[in-house]
Amino acid sequence: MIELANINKSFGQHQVLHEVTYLFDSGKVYGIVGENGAGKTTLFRCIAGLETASGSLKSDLEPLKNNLGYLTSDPYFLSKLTGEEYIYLLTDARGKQIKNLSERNIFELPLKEYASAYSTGMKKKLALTATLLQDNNYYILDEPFNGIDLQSSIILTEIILRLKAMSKTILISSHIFSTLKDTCDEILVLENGRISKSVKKEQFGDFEEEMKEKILQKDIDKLWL
Ligand SMILES: Nc1ncnc2c1ncn2[C@@H]1O[C@H](COP(=O)(O)OP(=O)(O)OP(=O)(O)O)[C@@H](O)[C@H]1O
Repeated sequence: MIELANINKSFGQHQVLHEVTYLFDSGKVYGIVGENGAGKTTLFRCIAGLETASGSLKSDLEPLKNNLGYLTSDPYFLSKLTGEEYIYLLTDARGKQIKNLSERNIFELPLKEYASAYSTGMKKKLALTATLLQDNNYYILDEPFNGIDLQSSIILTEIILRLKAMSKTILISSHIFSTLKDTCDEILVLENGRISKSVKKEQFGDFEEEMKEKILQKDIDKLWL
């Protein structure tokens, strides 16, 4: 469980998050959607403790950051660090001994090579593997499906469903509705830093239709004037 109450975050004069309040239950997957710049990553960074914010943040396992696997939208790796070293660095930090890493390398990454030289999708899969091997209780996955191949996205969908069955709390942001439909119990809409709507699984179909109608009201024809 992660409970947010009245989270406000500003960068200088620009208030990005406004009174964000929500209770994220264990064993549930939450999708966070919103236009570019709505504040999804900022919200994730606040939950992860990477940004200071006002308001309160509670979890059933404290400190939250020690039990959180945060997959950023654009994972960054220090040069001269192999994939394998990166995984050991993260798992050691949690006191986990990883045996038979080569067998647990489900994305078949070249773990002896420098992670900084990996492709975008491979970097994402490496960061994901490390956070899964850490065995966290909370997961924040910022655009996890972006840039990964079809096979990996099928595996990732299954992983998310398995984490949910293990009673983990999972927050995912995505701009691809189908990935959320397959995995989420609930979708929250973030609009200019405010949660404007929460949609339960039973209403996903109506929500998708509503979104399409709203978006297609924008006059695309203007492009060809
Ligand atoms: N470190 C920062 N300094 C100043 N402004 C920032 C900073 N980080 C984010 N912002 C601003 O906060 C707003 C929200 O950004 P954020 O990255 O959280 O949006 P997002 O919903 O994740 O967008 P996207 O879908 O494009 O990834 C934007 O206006 C952005 O410019």
